Amino acid sequence: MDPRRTEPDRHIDTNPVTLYGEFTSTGNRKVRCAVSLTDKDLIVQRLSSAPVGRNKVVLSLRDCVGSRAYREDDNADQAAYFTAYFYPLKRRWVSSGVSRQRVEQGFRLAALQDPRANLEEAEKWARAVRERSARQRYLRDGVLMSELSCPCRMMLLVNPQSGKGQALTLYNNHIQRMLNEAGVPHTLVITERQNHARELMREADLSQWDAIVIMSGDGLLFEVINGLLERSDWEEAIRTPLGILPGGSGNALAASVHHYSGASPVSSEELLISCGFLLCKGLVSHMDLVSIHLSSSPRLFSFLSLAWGFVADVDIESEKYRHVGAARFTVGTLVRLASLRVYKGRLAYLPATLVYNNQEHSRNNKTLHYNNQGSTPCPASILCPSRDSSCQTAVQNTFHNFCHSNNSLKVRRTESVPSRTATKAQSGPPDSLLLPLDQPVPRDWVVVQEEDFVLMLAMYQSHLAEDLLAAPDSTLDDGLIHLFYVKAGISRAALLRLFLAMEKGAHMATNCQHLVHMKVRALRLEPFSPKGIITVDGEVVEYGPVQAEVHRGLARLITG
Ligand SMILES: Nc1ncnc2c1ncn2[C@@H]1O[C@H](COP(=O)(O)OP(=O)(O)OP(=O)(O)O)[C@@H](O)[C@H]1O
Repeated sequence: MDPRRTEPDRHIDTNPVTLYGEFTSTGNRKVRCAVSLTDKDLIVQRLSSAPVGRNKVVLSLRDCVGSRAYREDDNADQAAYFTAYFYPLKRRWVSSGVSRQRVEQGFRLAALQDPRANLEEAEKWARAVRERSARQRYLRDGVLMSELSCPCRMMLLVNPQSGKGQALTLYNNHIQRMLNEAGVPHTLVITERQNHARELMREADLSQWDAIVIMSGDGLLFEVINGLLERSDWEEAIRTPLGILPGGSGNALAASVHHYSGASPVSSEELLISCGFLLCKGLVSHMDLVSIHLSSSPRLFSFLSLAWGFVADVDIESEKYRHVGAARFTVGTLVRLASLRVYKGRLAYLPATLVYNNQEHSRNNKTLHYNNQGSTPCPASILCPSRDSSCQTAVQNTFHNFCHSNNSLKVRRTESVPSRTATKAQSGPPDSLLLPLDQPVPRDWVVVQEEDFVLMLAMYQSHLAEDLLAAPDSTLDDGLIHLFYVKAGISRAALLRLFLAMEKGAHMATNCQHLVHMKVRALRLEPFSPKGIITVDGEVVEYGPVQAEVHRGLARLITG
């Protein structure tokens, strides 16, 4: 095989062929193929008389998760094999849109009499495909992100009860195979009860792990993050790359990660394949966390949302409709719309006063090399220190129309330990913007004039559920809380329109006068009624005064 030999092909002309060979297809030994490897693609051409266009497959190495070489058990067969695994975006057969679909390309190498020589050749190909596809993932915006190294020691926590109780089946059907194809060894941990993951994270020897991945709904990640931040070495612990695979019924963070990758919306198993693919590629980004202070419970950390009013009520009330699957949110929304009510309270916030330089910040992102050479943590100084009143005015002029959402969640209360002030000694980063809950908010905060609300929703990621794009312009580490509220007086029909528009993230274009959207860095909510529901990341927390402050890029998440 002459590596200098190339085909007369435009594509190959622009990307020089670095390896060329002629092999038979693993699937059909009668089919002979010319296989070319460039820096960007694997090109497979059937050597037959049929028209060229129909016979050629060009597979982008960006879509490749791995490649391996092997021999079959049959000692009489001197051939060796190499197989490459791709998950390209393909048009769906049934509905419109695209989703990632698995493509396996396998070849039989039997040119030489010596089986070892054939295996060496197969290994050369498999290695070349792996190295070139790894190079593709490190190149982001033309900048080399990191070097390949392996293997990664991954803990994969699966909650067998999440969603419809199918997380383990989904792992067996998809994720196990994908991780094997990508050569990512992992240890499966099946969670046994509520708070199991939290306890594990508090006590784990994190030097043993390069990534902690959860396959569940958002509730399990909430436990993992809070467990990590309860450790005395929280600063190091929270830098452990985290990953999410959708196994619940809401899957808000998984949908957000998919959304940030720029791909068109998908749900269910297609979302799982997309997130599995991103996990195999191993790019790590920073993710904002928000510290949440409650009246008498310990401080919590939240990665997704804080909700009160209509949204929180629908979340909780729809639990009893779980048997109808994802449709429970629709049922819950309709039921709550029928008995629409007003929630009284006081809302105040610190507007975001600086547009962060996201480009600069994203350069801090690194690739998960699967060997724990972590990136520098996002410096706390990235948080804007400015409280300039002219900036506040500018931000107040950026009012948008609002949104709402619902989410899948369960009624699970967090452990309760008295803690009234924002300054109490505790693990996790200190809050610099909050005063104790029993003192008035700082003077430079904005206090909302209205005291009658239909809902308040603070979001820090784009999705509130797989099909609810609540904060379309949110990014993983923008250092912002996207605060939405709906003022009392909205009609049922208008509220329903907002919900429907949110499926495509179009709720802010509905020109609803009752909807307000602000970008803030901290907020405080003081409900007036003695009873009610507040949720954090879909978890029910202590009802009463609550305040929150964003910590930009505090955690690290495997993304695309
Ligand atoms: N084996 C288990 N049995 C019961 N509960 C568990 C088990 N393992 C974990 N849990 C609890 O279940 C919760 C899982 O909720 P999670 O949000 O991850 O799934 P879900 O509620 O099914 O998903 P979604 O919120 O998307 O509907 C965790 O907070 C954890 O406390």
